[in-house]
Amino acid sequence: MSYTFLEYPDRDMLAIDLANQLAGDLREALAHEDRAVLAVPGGTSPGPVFDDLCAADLDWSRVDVLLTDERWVAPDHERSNTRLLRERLLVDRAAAAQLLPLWAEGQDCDAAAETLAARIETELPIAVLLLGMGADMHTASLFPGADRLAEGLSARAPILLPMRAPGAPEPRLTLTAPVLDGALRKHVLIFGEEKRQALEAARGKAPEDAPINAVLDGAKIHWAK
Ligand SMILES: O=C(O)[C@H](O)[C@@H](O)[C@H](O)[C@H](O)COP(=O)(O)O
Repeated sequence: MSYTFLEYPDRDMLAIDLANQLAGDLREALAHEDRAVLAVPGGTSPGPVFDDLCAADLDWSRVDVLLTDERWVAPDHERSNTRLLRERLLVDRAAAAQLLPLWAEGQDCDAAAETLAARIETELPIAVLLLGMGADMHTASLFPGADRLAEGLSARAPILLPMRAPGAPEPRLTLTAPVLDGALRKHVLIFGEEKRQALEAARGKAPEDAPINAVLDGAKIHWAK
């Protein structure tokens, strides 16, 4: 397994540069295909990248935006990743993109998984992937100790799985490892010393203990203090 580690002078520079790289990747994908899937994480780290990326000059009407995972809360909840996308990515030029939902009103995440996956399946593979990572080495909602982690890491995993984990305050719906790892262009965004050390500590560990290892091969890791 090999990846590239890119260190930036500060978080603002990282956000600008990474947004440019993602936009470049999308343009490249759209030069070869009619449509391209951009999969992005929620959480706190990607907001500044979205603020820059949303203004990128590319044909957003041919882009499908997909979350890597969603917290099962209503889309107006402050912890909703869908809300983050609507407020910070699907604005400006990127408002022309289409959102592939990871949320279904009135259903629990177990019931919604199959229907939402059927819609996503027709658009795969992911052309451009951005992932986050937690200090516990989780990525998307593939958490160490999660109830269905083994299924989510399996080569035969379905596209989406509900996931409950001690480290996650609410049930989650997550893309599984084969879907994430199968992305054509992969980026991981991490900030701070704690996460850099976690990434180093992940070396050589099994994905059950360090789920990030399931998706790192060929990825570019973007890091700033
Ligand atoms: O919904 C989520 O929480 C995510 O998609 C998750 O995988 C996230 O990327 C990491 O937990 C890092 O989160 P931060 O960027 O907030 O540290």
